[in-house]
Amino acid sequence: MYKLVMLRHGESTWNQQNRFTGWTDVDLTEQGIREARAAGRLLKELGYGFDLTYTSVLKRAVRTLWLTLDELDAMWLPVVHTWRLNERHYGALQGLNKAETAAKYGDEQVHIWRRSYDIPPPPLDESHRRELAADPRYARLKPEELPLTECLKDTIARVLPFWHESLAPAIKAGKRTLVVSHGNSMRAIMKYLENISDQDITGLNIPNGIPLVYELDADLKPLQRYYLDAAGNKV
Ligand SMILES: O=C(O)[C@@H](CO)OP(=O)(O)O
Repeated sequence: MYKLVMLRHGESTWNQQNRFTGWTDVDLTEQGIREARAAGRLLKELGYGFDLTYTSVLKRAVRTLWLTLDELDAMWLPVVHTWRLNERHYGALQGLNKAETAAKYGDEQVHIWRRSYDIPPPPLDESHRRELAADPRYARLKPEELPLTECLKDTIARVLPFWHESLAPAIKAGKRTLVVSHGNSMRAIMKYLENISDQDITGLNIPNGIPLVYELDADLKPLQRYYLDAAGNKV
């Protein structure tokens, strides 16, 4: 039996301000820092150890991983960064307030943009692709890999190569892996692992800073999945 631990980053400044975030590189709030440290302490108390860790190229996830590793007294562990674990790109909604957008376009439209499987938010214009291409962390991506917006289906399509080429082989090689990422890149992996339908995935929300554990069989099929609450219970 293999174990995979995943963690959504702690609260970010734009979570706090209720703004669509996507690929915007905002940092953690004080609460987010506390959440990340608490996750690390909890994993340590429960005896979790890791061989290899993964995160995105966005600082809210990177810092969450650093703080988690600090609490685990394991800052020496290898960290693999990949853009494929980035949050879903939110297109032209990035930066807008979610409540104000709902007041303008209606709750139903905003729910579609936030949670539908295959309807992307309005795209940013082509100049955004040039901005991304000029950013060293994205410089090696092909033009068609640089998104102007994404629906969850698009996010899944760019997360899955990471699963197949990096994470799954590492787990099968016996590495104890920790993945610190974002709500929608985690939903992408969960949808794939559990074969969740396009309809049911719309109702799956992931809390900030709460470790999620998968127990996987030899073929990496989930045997069990649970969150670890603050008291260390499996919930
Ligand atoms: O703003 C975002 O990028 C994400 C995660 O915070 O929001 P949502 O819950 O709408 O997917």
